[in-house]
Amino acid sequence: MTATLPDAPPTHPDFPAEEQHLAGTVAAFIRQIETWEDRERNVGADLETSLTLADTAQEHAALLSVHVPAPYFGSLRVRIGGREQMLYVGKHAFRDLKGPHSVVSWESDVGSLFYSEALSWQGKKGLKGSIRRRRQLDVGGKKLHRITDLYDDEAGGDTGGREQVLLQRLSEASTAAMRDVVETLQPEQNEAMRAPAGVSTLIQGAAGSGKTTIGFHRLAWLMHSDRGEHRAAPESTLVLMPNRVLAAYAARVLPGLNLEGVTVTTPEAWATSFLGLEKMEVTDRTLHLLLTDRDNERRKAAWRRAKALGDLRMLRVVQNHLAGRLRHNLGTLTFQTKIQVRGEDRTLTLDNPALHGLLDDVLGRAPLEGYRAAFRTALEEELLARVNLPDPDEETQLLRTLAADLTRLSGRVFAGLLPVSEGRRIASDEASLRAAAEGVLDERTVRVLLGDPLAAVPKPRRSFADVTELPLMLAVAALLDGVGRRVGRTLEPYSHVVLDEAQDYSPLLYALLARAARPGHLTALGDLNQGLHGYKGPGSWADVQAALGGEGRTRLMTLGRTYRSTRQITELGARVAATYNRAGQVVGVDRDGGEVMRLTGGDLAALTARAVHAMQAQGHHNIAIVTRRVTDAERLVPQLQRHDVDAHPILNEQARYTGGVVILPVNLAKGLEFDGCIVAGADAQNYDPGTPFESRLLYVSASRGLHLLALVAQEQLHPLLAEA
Ligand SMILES: Nc1ncnc2c1ncn2[C@@H]1O[C@H](COP(=O)(O)OP(=O)(O)OP(=O)(O)O)[C@@H](O)[C@H]1O
Repeated sequence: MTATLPDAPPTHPDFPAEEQHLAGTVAAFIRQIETWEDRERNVGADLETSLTLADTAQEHAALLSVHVPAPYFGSLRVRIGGREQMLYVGKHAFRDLKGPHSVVSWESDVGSLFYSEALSWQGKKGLKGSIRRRRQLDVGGKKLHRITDLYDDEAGGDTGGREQVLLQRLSEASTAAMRDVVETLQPEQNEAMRAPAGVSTLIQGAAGSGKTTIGFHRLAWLMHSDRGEHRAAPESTLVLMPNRVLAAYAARVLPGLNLEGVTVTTPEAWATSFLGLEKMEVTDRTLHLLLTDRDNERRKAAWRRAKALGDLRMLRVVQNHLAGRLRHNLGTLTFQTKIQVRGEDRTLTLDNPALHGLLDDVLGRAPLEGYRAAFRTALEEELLARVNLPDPDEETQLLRTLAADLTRLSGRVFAGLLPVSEGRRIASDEASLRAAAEGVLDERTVRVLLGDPLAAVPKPRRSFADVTELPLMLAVAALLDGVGRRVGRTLEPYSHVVLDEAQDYSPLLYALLARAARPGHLTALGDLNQGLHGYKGPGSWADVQAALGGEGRTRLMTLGRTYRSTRQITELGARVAATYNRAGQVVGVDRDGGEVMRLTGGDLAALTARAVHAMQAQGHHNIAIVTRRVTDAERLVPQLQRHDVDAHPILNEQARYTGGVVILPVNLAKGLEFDGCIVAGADAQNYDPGTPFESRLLYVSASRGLHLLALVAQEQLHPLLAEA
């Protein structure tokens, strides 16, 4: 069914009344802004207080003024405690002290009622409330454009209006930045976004189900004061996305959601920066092999080794390895020093068994602050206990006296342990690996780790770290000195961490990121079907749950609908995905669009250019040509120019997507979307039908278009893409 929109918007009987309410709200906003801006009123007891008051007022005024053109987008008629009330829902809360023009914010608990399908709720004071009507108000430029009732109990309940509004929004042209969807969040998305704060949440959803979008909205929701102790703050929040192109694209949604200050980066950039390895080149030699080598045995071996390196059990292996090194370093050392306590000379001694006892205790606890700090604390506590001073000041004084000796001891115990060298040693030195893997890894896994399937893949000339070894290096750093957000010289936990494309993070990395955030403050959004980087990802969500402390400490949710594409594109994508994922059900929003274009039998550049021109002729602006490899894209650029198409190449992570016609390889297209998408070289030569990994690539390529999809092949199309 194709939905039609109400044609003459002002025919709604409530239009005049709603127009009047809107005018009243705009006036109330402006009055409030003027009050805040009136410096005369912000007079404090002294100059400094006056200036602070004025600054705060200016800030409030600036925040509110952005919302004057559209103070709200929906309303609710509710009944609570025997009284009917109207609530207007907008992007910014506003309290009208003198009239009926208050606005509740979408992230508040009350705001949730607008999106959910629930018809009643329990109010804070224990009163039961019921929803009488939900209404979408299309407001822009201080004008009311359309009223759509979503639910109205006087008109028989659900009106189908929510779907109409959604379809209209989805049929709009794309932009070069991710959008906020605050006005049209769907019930299942609302539920996922508001999954209880303080419990790590995993959200599985097909391509286009709104995962990235929901991740950012969840952050905005977490910033609201209604979240209490679980409230997060933008500057202490981290969002990790798979590549820089996508990170830059998505980061543009931040201002609209009041999330300026949030760090959006890639896991590699974050890890290297945390480890102080910014100057190192980061490679993904496994991906290089998977994308370029045609030997399936070698591909399998590389895949297995990468997977083993990211296995959760590697955390234990790193623990064992460090324990061995630290115990070895401590060896036969003892601690002895002479001090004066109240004028009396004393000798303080910690013999070797005592030192080993303290170290073993620390190693057994794997404390979040790291072995080094915990060992130091343990030494200090032990020494203080032996001296037994009654006065805390004297204790502080004693510790000051002991500081240099303790630092020397700790320096010897922790000597030579660096994340890069130890991480590498575990991954490639047989004796070290075997010793640390004892009782943790089976022989087969040890052998997989000791293999070198990437021998033929070129290494960069300068120093480098591979994405598959970074989690190990991070594990060494985290266990030795903790992991988190650097604030000056200390580490603090992130108030929340969001992982997009969560299928691409190894269980080991999950375990480390969980240590970097407040307990339960991790949201991961992903699609196991799009696992292009499955070699470094989890085998299943259960693996992730295990890394995050078990099923009871995580919540797994599923988004069942996809929103991005037309029915024609979604159906084709589902056909490709069904070949490697029989269980996955994708339900697309039933939005009708143009037929999928199939262009074959001719020069690839000529056919691709024809597709571009056809899409442009239909009024589309943002068009992507997706190729299988970087080299394919490079080759096509000049050839397309001969056919009057100037495609902007995105060939590496440094490039930015700014709209228009672009050409890019599939691995960089992931997560991006375009009005029209052209899969150039959509054939069995490029996407080997016998390899599930290749089908995943094909799925990603074919699921990037919002409105139009073209499949182009010099000869025959891939068997999965042929006309049904
Ligand atoms: N409730 C909604 N209202 C309007 N548009 C929506 C809604 N939910 C999602 N969309 C749109 O659907 C598209 C897909 O969203 P998004 O990119 O967040 O999906 P995704 O699940 O992360 O996709 P992928 O797995 O391909 O990265 C975007 O254009 C987004 O704006």
